[in-house]
Amino acid sequence: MAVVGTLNLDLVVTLARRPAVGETVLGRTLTERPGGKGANQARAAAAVCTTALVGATGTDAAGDRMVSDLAAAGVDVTYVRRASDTSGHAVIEVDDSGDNSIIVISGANGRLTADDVVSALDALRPTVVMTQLESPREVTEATAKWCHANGIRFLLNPSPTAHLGPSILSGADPLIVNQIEAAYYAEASEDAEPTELARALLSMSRSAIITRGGDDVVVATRESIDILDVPKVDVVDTTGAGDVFAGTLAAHLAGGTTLLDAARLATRASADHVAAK
Ligand SMILES: OC[C@H]1O[C@H](O)[C@H](O)[C@@H]1O
Repeated sequence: MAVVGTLNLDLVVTLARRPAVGETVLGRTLTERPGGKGANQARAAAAVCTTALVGATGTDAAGDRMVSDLAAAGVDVTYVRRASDTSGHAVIEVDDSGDNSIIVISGANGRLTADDVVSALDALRPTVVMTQLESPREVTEATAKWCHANGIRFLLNPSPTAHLGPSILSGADPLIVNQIEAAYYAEASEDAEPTELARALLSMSRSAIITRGGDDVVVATRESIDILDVPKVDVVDTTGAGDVFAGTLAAHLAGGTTLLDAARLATRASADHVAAK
């Protein structure tokens, strides 16, 4: 399978609570680690099946580090372009409840082009392709279009949220969102019933999954709407939990697992990830 997406070096601050607007607080630790939604998803997928990442990173030390980290995790990095730009970075605050706030500075991720995507996918011929919305819009459009033209399963994790037309959303199988993103795309309240949100998402895509943190996971297809329990774990850091879910899900779908069973396996992997020290 292939993931089209971003690589960021994450600068992670742990702190008791995230500051309010205009407030200064003391942090506890500062750690640097490879991240980016695309890279996180590819790393999770590579634990299950052969996975390539199509992306762009800088020619700086951060880029070197992220590419070698992915290669060590078994991700095919042939189509990670090295652009003469600063690598993407993210500043992440993780509070004592494990919740986070994230700011992304795209840097070299913005150098990925539609042509890069088309030539990589033409060469890779993946059976499943997944992308998110941290890459340039033309990249998302080219990915959706390539999948449609080649009859390849297209998974979309539309995060961070952005207005998308039917040419991108209608092919998503599934659309993978959290509760806040579900409300955005469904144009509904964040407190809306999950099944109501799922029905709204189904009206714009082929299938939809709503991950609801530690509560549950809603899996919606034309045939049924199922609600999966999430294993109870001691949460350390929720950063990248949605990426681990999406990457694991896509990899199992690529292996022929049903959507519901793939979602069960992804739920377990995501729970293990948030509890990891
Ligand atoms: O989903 C978590 C990821 O979002 C941003 O892309 C950060 O880099 C982080 O790794």
